[in-house]
Amino acid sequence: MAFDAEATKRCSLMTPDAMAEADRRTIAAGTPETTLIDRAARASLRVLRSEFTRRPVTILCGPGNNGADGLRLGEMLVDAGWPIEVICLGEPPSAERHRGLDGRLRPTGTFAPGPGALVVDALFGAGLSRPVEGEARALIEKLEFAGASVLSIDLPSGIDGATGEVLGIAPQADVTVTFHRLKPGHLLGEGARRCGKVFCADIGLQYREGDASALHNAPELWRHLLANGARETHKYERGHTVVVGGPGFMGSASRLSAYGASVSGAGAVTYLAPLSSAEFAGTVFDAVMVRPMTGPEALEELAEGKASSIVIGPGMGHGALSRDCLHTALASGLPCVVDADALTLYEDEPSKLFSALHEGCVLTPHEGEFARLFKGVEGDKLSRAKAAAARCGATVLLKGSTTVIAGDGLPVINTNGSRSLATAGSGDVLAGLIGGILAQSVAPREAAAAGAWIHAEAARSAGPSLNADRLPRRIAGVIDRLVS
Ligand SMILES: NC(=O)C1=CN([C@@H]2O[C@H](COP(=O)(O)OP(=O)(O)OC[C@H]3O[C@@H](n4cnc5c(N)ncnc54)[C@H](O)[C@@H]3O)[C@@H](O)[C@H]2O)[C@@H](O)CC1
Ligand SMILES: Nc1ncnc2c1ncn2[C@@H]1O[C@H](COP(=O)(O)OP(=O)(O)O)[C@@H](O)[C@H]1O
Ligand SMILES: [K+]
Repeated sequence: MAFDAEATKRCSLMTPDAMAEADRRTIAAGTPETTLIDRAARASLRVLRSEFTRRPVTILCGPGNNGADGLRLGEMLVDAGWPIEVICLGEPPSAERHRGLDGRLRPTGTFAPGPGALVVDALFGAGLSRPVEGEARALIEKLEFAGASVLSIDLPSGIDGATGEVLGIAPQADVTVTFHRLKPGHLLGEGARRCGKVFCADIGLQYREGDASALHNAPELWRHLLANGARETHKYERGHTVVVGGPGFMGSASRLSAYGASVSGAGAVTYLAPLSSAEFAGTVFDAVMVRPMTGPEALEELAEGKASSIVIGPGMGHGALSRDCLHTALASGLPCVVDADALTLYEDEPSKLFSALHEGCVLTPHEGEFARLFKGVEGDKLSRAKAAAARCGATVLLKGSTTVIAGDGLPVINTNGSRSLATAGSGDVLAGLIGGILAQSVAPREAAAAGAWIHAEAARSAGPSLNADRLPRRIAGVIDRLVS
């Protein structure tokens, strides 16, 4: 089962190129470019007035349509009686087209923003094509220590809308107003940090199938997939996750995964571990079933029987039994979450792991595991996750403050994470949660997206004291609210 089709349109992220194409299409269909600029400026004005009180405004305008939006906004601010000045890169605008700015144009050398001022950054947006240098760079450098507020139109100038990377230099905006759809660069890397509060305004562009390059994760995409089969009476028809545990003291990570799976909505969770940790697990688990194993046959038996997904890796260790279990898990063909030790077992010969993976697998590396497993895969986070998924033939969920999921279909960017998630064991809980959602017949990319959002949402309102022990209870609350 897939993402909701209408939500997919709403959650689409478009590259600058796709946005320029949508722009051209709309103009070709009869909307003049000046009308689009007018709408973009009006939307910027609305945001500016809602976010800032009246104060002196300096508008920095570039040579393209980002600058044209800035010029038009300037005229609107003059009409509204705001004190403004306009600084243009290169050729000044034609006096005929911008009579409203008479007497407000200043040379670039005069730019000296004060602490109480508002600077509108309309230098470059979607058309940024090379690193920012020279006069433009000097203007942005002056912003760094000025203490002025910054409203960026479309993107902070210098942020690559496709990747979130800084090309040369980019200001730190307080507010960014963009149009039609967000771009990946609003959500990734430095882009996510520099945009400040982001507003997206409708300016009457048509959405077309194929416009999107990625999706911004949100419950409306996958909420309908949760609690599937809730009307079934039998626990195993609601999905049965097997969490493979590690030996002795290493068992705690896999127990956290089992807790994550047990609040996922799956009907049953079995914790399968070597005797040394199964015995202890039996004394702490109630709802989770515990089975000891001496060899991979125990996993094989469950996989051929009632299991509908497997979580393997957290606290598993790198011993011979771990290798055997990993092979058994992957050979079963069941949906599998491959995390932690299962990712690093084959770091010296990753092709061995990749050839055993199948399209029902979800790999959940953090940056360190990713670098070891996908050597030579470089670039922005979105490109890396996509390249890794293509290389290994499975879904890859690359963790971090922004999490990117790439697999079958458009990649998904998850942004509701907070620092309180950066606590030992929270990734183990996530692996279990995704395993539990996979067990409910949700496709891998969809299960990973749902798991990442729910996991982050559970921590969102938490303070720094949140630990992984308390995360499952919060996850349960989030899921119950989503499906009620
Ligand atoms: N749907 C849309 O795409 C719409 C776009 N609009 C605005 O139009 C913008 C895109 O306009 P453009 O395509 O004209 O592009 P931009 O205005 O973002 O920039 C392109 C111009 O900047 C120059 N340039 C690029 N990188 C530079 C650098 N590093 N140093 C110096 N000069 C550089 C280019 O040579 C070109 O002249 C959007 O960001 C948005 O603000 C709105 O007006 C209306 C609708
Ligand atoms: N600064 C952060 N902001 C938001 N989420 C974060 C941040 N740091 C880590 N996370 C999330 O916390 C989890 C940590 O997982 P992981 O690194 O595997 O930790 P562990 O191995 O201790 O469980 C991941 O889901 C990751 O996306
Ligand atoms: K800009």
